[in-house]
Amino acid sequence: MKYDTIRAVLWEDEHLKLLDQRRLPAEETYIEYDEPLAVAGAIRDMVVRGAPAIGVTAAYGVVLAARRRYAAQPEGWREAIRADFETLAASRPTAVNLFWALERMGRVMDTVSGEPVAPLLAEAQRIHEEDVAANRRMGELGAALIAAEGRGVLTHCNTGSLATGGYGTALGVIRSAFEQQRIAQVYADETRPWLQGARLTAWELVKDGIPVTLLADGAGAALMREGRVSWLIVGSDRIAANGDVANKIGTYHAAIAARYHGVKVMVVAPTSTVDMSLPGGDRIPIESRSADEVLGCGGRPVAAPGAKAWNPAFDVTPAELIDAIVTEKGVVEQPTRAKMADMMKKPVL
Ligand SMILES: CSC[C@@H](O)[C@@H](O)C(=O)COP(=O)(O)O
Repeated sequence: MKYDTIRAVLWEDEHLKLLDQRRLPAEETYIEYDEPLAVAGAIRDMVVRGAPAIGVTAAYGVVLAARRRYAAQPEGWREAIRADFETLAASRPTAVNLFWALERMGRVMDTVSGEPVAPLLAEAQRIHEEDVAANRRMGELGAALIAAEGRGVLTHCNTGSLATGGYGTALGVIRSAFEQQRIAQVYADETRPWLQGARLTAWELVKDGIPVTLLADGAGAALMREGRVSWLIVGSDRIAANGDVANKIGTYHAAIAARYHGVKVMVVAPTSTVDMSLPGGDRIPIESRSADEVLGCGGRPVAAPGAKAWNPAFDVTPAELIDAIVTEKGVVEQPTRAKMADMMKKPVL
């Protein structure tokens, strides 16, 4: 299918395979996993990253856990597997898709009697397929919001096939809108410190033949001032009940610049990213990562020895700065608590 050639997470030959995103774009290497501790390590160390991809990976991690635990203890596997759920849940704190996927797998586990691997694998594959379908739907809904004037859009981090089951959230909208000739040019923030934009988004777009121009994260406001972009389009790791959005560090900063310059802000995320249990964004746990990521670049130290660094991986953009949240259930314009609750009650379109 057009623009859908990359798969970061694969279940093949009874194994989980993850495309090692730390090595892209220089190397395309898949690592094979057969036990949950290593899967949790892969999420923590960002072999795989991006909220929906983390959820899909954790679901396959549960399949691997069940296979090992059931083979070792056909009677006591349910007790034993709890430790694996805890290890997977402790891998990264912000993307709620991880906890959502573990809960879904837990519900299937509660209903199985006998051999658990087949039903758990079926559920993990459903989670994976549903994510791709949600992305396709969001692609259509989000693209329809973009006027057919062929201007540029700005995106932050990587929200494409690499960050999801396939196709992408914000990058899915960009793919669909490009196909409909609504977008002529994609500007991508390089996304320090991990360079998801420079390494991953640019790699995906170049592969698809979609024109991409990288900019330093601090250049976004100047780009907007020149009138080069009509929308800032981003994904999310967790959306609170009032529409506040946690996403890659730098999103908040870009959204403030967008409001000042009359550039609209679109957040694209499946409902598996919405956490209705949190009233507002101030309750979203924000992952703090190693100072070394900021003190260096590409694994090489660059900062003055002795300097410290602050490295929150995500920030929260308040709902009032967001023009539209696009999910597979529909579009919420100028999000409020009531509009979010209504959208969540809808069936998938
Ligand atoms: C579809 S991806 C949405 C978000 O997960 C993405 O924008 C992001 O912030 C990813 O952060 P990462 O630290 O690379 O996992």
